[in-house]
Amino acid sequence: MRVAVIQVGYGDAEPVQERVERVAALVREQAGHDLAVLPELWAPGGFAYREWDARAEPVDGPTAQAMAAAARDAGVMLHAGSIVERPTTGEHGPEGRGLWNTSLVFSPAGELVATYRKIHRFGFGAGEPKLMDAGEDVVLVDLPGGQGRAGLSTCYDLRFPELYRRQLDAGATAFVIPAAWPMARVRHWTLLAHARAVEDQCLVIACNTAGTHAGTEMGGHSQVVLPTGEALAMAGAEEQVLSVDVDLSVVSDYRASFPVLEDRRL
Ligand SMILES: NC(=O)CCC(=O)C(=O)O
Repeated sequence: MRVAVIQVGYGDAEPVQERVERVAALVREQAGHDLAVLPELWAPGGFAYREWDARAEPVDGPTAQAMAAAARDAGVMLHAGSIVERPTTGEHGPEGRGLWNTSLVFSPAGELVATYRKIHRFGFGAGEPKLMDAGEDVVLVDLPGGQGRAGLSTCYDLRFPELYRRQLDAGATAFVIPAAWPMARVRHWTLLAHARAVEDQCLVIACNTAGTHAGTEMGGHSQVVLPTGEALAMAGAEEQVLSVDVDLSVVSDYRASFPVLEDRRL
């Protein structure tokens, strides 16, 4: 499986519509890959809390349509990162916010094949918990070419290992994790991505954001980590595309040769 991890960098000066067009072009450049991955909330701005309400859209809104077309043109499965989702139905969660941080996954034909609403909201009473409802569902998608199943999660979710155990128990062999993780805690980002790969013996494909927006410097360091704990690829702090070939048999081979998961006591 050939994977492109598109570490998008952006700042406040770039209008959202221009960013969507620029990122769609970046996705089209990934023709020849099987899977391309974008970061969390790259269009509305990961920390641009004040803009989220105005930039919210449904899962078939303008960003989704642009990403569906780009996936189709490139012929890649696309994890399009996340949007601020406002359903057209007027749906609200238990806390009545009516917005979710929702990831979108498109097939190479441009069909929306999965959505995942971020379960753990970042902000400690401000930011996401104040503005968004929490997702409730564990979501997995089939990887291209029958290469296993990927559990979906988003950024702050990475701090909660029990989510990944649930994905593992549902059959995950990989985790795909878009993020808007700041530079101030980038060591946590790299450490926790490695931890999830090793403790769950899964491939981790983690796509962070670069640049500075809403006063927050993003950490970059997107990474693809094997279950052995070896990083196949690691980005720097700037906008960058990682292109990586992975044979997913590494997961079953390593689980067989070092069967630590069989020693779990539930
Ligand atoms: N967007 C996020 O979820 C940020 C998470 C973060 O900054 C952290 O966990 O630290």
